[in-house]
Amino acid sequence: MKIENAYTIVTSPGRNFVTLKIVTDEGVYGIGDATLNGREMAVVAYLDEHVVPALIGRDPQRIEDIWHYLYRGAYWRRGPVTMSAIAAVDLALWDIKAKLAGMPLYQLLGGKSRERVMTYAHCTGKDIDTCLEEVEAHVKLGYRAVRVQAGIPGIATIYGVAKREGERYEPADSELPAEHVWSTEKYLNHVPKLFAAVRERFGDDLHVLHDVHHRLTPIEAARLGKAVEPYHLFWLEDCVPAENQEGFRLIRQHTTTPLAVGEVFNSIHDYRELLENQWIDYIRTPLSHGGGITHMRRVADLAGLYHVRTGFHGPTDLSPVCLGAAVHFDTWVPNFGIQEHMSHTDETDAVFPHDYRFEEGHFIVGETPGHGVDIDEELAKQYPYKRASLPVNRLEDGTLWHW
Ligand SMILES: O=C(O)C(=O)C[C@H](O)[C@H](O)CO
Ligand SMILES: [Mg+2]
Repeated sequence: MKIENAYTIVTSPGRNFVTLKIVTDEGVYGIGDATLNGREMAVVAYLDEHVVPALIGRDPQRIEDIWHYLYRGAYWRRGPVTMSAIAAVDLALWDIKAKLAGMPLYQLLGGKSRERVMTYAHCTGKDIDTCLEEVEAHVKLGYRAVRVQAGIPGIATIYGVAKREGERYEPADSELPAEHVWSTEKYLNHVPKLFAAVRERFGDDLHVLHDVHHRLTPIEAARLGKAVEPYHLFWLEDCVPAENQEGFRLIRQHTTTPLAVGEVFNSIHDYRELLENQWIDYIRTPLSHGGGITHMRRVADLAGLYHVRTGFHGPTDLSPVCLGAAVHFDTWVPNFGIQEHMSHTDETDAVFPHDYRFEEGHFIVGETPGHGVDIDEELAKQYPYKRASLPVNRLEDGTLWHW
């Protein structure tokens, strides 16, 4: 069997998605998600110019060999563009292999470790009260876990909060980067009040998560972790930029609040110090940015040695292809923790028909051979690419800060 054709499909049904389709000479095809929010066309160029020509004629069943061919063979290793491109190939090849076997992907990985996959939703609001209303609405939808982000008095726009009531939160919301202003002190003074209010209204059972989006220093993160301990968060996410892994030693020494890291990581090497020192509790890299299933199962296995569980990234900027593959992975992986879920628009769901389904705060994996997600190429053509950028963040004095 040979790879006969491969091509990228860019579509924007509400937001941009990049999909790689790999077609074999026996007519079986697979698809992979190659979306890298705000840098979509860099991955398209990488795939079209450097990867696709080298795939034609190869045996699609040799997933491991193709992975190393693309990783070692490029000479230029790692990085989000390279690892997203490799991931797209890897996801498409696993899709093909599972279709050939006539099995849903989770069966090839080793079968079910659980019946359903717990997921968390995003709850945001301009202030604590509107945020609590959002939490209430999500609890009614059946969610057992929610990520809570509220506006901060004195800060005009804040990460994770929709611009207008009732709207979805979408970070890549302008053609060129919007500029946000940030105050660590205002944030640190306000956030514990939010979680006190959540616990007071919803009690102890609801899982509650929070994303700091890389905005603190280690000592500030330690202060926040301690301050929210009485509200026993499921996790505190990306509390500092994680290039300096040693910074987590300090945070860990000060707080028992569980820590999640890694949505911007793309390699097992990004995690090594964090895992070996047991400084974190959850790994976040999605399959589509971390070299696909072939690489992320190695990361998950390494994490498992240190009691660290998975909590894969799942915002709208990962396509249903990534989410569908993740639901298979989550159904199988022994050290599963939780799966992020931001609902896609109806337009997106129509472009990407899928068989995973949501039930009482969980995803249920489908039984279709492959990863269970397809793309309607004709419909995709109706939504042309629109440049969209993530914002930048500045301190009140104008200093460019972490976003
Ligand atoms: O979902 C999350 O936890 C995020 O932090 C979302 C990111 O801001 C988003 O994916 C950036 O593209
Ligand atoms: Mg995040």
